[in-house]
Amino acid sequence: MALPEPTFPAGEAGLTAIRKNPARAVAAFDFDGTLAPIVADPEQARAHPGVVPVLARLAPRLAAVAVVTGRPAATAVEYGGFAGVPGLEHLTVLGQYGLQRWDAATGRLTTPDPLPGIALLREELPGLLGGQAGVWLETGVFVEDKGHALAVHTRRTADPDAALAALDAPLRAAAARHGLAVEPGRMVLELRPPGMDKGVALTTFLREQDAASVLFAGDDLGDLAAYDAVDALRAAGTVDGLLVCSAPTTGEPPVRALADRADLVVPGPEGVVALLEALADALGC
Ligand SMILES: O=P(O)(O)OC[C@H]1O[C@H](O[C@H]2O[C@H](CO)[C@@H](O)[C@H](O)[C@H]2O)[C@H](O)[C@@H](O)[C@@H]1O
Repeated sequence: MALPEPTFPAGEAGLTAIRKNPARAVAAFDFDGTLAPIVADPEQARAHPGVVPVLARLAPRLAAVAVVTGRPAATAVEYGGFAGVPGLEHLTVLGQYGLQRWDAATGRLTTPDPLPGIALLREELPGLLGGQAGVWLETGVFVEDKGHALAVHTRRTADPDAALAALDAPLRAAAARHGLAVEPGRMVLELRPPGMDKGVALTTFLREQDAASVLFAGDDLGDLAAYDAVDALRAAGTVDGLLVCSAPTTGEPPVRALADRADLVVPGPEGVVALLEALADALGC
């Protein structure tokens, strides 16, 4: 595949900058829906088989490759198959929306202590979900305990959007009681620590790498903060950027707030891999 033309001039400038000076470019990716196909059970998600080979091709030519994810960093490393891969020595995973960090170079994971509000919510949640007409857990609502955050999934219910809408108010009230932020996503509402997001995480990482350009790819609402960060850096003239939207291939519509702003929209993780292969070809990797 040839490299596609970005929709917007800023994205064109971003792609040109990446191609001209890859040594100062960072490629950053969301995990679920972008590198890993969406599946019904979050524990079964795995990176698309083309991800590790193409990242290992690209990474040695770039300043850095980062995965910026809502997942715990260790989970993304495991499900991505990112550890011990030749070529991926400088991959960094910024997990839990940037609260955690794992560096392939050292294998070290840094993580803060979980907020006390998470432990309180953990105790309260079964009663709260059981209290919702007494049937939520039986209808397929699933709680993913991420240690620093609790995610309530509705993908496996008969009507995921209706289930999410019904749970919205009680979960937001619980988040407010425990000093937590609410992170909405694809058929999930996550309650997590406030004060960190993918935009802060990405901006900090780009500064650390002294990046002149960035490719950021995402698929969900949690990625909007990273889109905003890239837009702000482009507007300030400090970093050129290419925004990529990974559109669902599951039949659900793309997140419009991302797709409408993206310089490139590609079909799911398979499309992300094809784009990266085209970029690797163009860079002669
Ligand atoms: O920032 P991300 O890497 O995209 O993580 C965001 C959330 O993704 C996961 O949920 C999503 O993927 C699941 C597996 O494909 C899917 O079943 C679910 O409907 C999606 O919302 C993950 O389970 C969450 O912990 C992440 O916060």
